[in-house]
Amino acid sequence: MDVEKVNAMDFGDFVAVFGNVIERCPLIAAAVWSQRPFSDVDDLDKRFCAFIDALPQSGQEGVLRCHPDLAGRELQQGTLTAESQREQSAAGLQSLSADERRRLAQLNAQYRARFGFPFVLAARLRDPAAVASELERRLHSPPAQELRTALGEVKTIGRLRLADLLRADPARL
Ligand SMILES: NC(=O)N[C@H]1NC(=O)NC1=O
Repeated sequence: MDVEKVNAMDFGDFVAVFGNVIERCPLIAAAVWSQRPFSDVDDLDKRFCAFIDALPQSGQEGVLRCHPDLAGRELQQGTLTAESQREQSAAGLQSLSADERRRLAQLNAQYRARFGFPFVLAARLRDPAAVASELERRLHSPPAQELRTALGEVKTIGRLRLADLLRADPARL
């Protein structure tokens, strides 16, 4: 899909295609549509990021809370969004041993208790060992720094999803 086609989309089509660039936050795509035309994919990506950056902290935490746990109940039950399912599978989170799953569930719960939102990481760039070690490392971050790190991961997930939709090379965005 090229950017001319994106710029020609009506509101409904745009939100149907880009509504899950930010996990379970179609409102962000709805707001980004108003800013068309976009010069290229990079421009489109920047609009999603700018919207997140402009939110008050409660909104940014809300965006994080829209993310399912990594290797959580929704993965077990097959109720993830298609994008999240692909990303968690690519990270090998579907084939964890019972022990590994328990360990991640424990760490996820500790993280949520400390920060008030779920641990978010661009899973498809990692393997299960890296997910667990990042979780352990970030559990000790100061809250303000952790909020920034987590939002950075949301943006990375979004950039990769946009690249999928537009078949662009994410490294060049
Ligand atoms: N919790 C969390 O990071 N979830 C996200 N990560 C990812 O790559 N896809 C998701 O849904």
